[in-house]
Amino acid sequence: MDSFTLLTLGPVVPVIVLTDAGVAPELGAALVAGGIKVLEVTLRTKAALAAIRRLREEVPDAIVGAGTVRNRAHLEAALEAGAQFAVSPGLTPELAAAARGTRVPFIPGVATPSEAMRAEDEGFSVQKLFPAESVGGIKLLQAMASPLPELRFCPTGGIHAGNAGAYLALPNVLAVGGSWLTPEPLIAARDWAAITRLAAEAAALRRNEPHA
Ligand SMILES: O=C(O)C(=O)C[C@H](O)[C@H](O)COP(=O)(O)O
Repeated sequence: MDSFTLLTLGPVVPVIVLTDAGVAPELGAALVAGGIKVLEVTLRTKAALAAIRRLREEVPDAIVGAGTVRNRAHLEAALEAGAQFAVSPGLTPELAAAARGTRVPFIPGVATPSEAMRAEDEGFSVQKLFPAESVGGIKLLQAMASPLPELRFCPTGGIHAGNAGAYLALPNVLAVGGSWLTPEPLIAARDWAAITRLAAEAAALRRNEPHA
């Protein structure tokens, strides 16, 4: 699968922060039950790699990736844990080289036209706009569409149920990412029904076709 196909399975990619890998299977199952199956587990916590492993083993309908991949070692550890895709908040030459050597989709983060052009030069035309709301959000994506027509984006950072639909209506947006489907208080309370409801609302959002 390539990054384009992966993101068209969205339309929302939950950014999941877990401190306890033990809840990963139930959390993943709750998201999948709501219709959200492309799941990004950030490598920001010690539990992240174990969470990726548990999701791969116990939630077969999910497509599980690693977020916050900042260097070659992160990427290798994520793949070793079974990650099926990787996302980064940015891009370095080292990370680009490492990602090109793997068979899983890799989505680099960009925040400006120059970064987007550099990432495209490195071979990545599907990119994460991060942090989307802070760097210009919808207006930036609209402004980049004409000069950078071949690029497609997964905006992340500051996106929520209230603005996700407006992002998804943009022709150069394939999916959006965000943490709003998996709030820490709901995970702590193990309120899987509430997370399934948030996922179902997100899954009901539709992208503006076509994107090709
Ligand atoms: O961890 C990463 O790789 C990141 O790039 C950061 C996340 O994408 C954002 O923290 C999600 O943003 P919010 O939805 O505003 O919480």
